[in-house]
Amino acid sequence: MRISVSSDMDEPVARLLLGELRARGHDVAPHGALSPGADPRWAACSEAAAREVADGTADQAVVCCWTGTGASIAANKVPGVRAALCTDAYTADGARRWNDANVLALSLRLTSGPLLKEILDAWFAADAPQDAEDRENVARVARLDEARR
Ligand SMILES: O=C(CO)[C@H](O)[C@H](O)COP(=O)(O)O
Repeated sequence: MRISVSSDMDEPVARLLLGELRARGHDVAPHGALSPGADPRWAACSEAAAREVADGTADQAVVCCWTGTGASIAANKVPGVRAALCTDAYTADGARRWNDANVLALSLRLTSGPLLKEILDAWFAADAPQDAEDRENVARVARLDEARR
């Protein structure tokens, strides 16, 4: 899978994220503080990663900032993006299974190395929504995007 990754800070957990994704066989495109010369501001680098998902350049993205909040807000402003701020594996599983999230937002402050691996395990193991009600909710969110375009 091609995965865009952004972070506004060059923190050890962001580097660990790049390595984890590559070790899992993903093609990783770094943005922000993880890419020399790129704009490291959270609003800018989260948008850049999210736009790659929206335009199909990337399958998914992982966006990071200190709290994860700004990164998730910026990513969610890009039509077609469903970003979920996940601080644990259960939330990551639900974000994929129920919300069809296509962008994972992480807090650099809260996410330890072991927790990062748990979150990624859950994120990649879960299927997109199978249940009709979940699909209808996701379709309804897509209609919100259409209304904003
Ligand atoms: O968590 C964040 C945004 O939600 C940022 O990482 C935090 O605000 C720090 O940014 P800066 O170094 O530009 O002050």
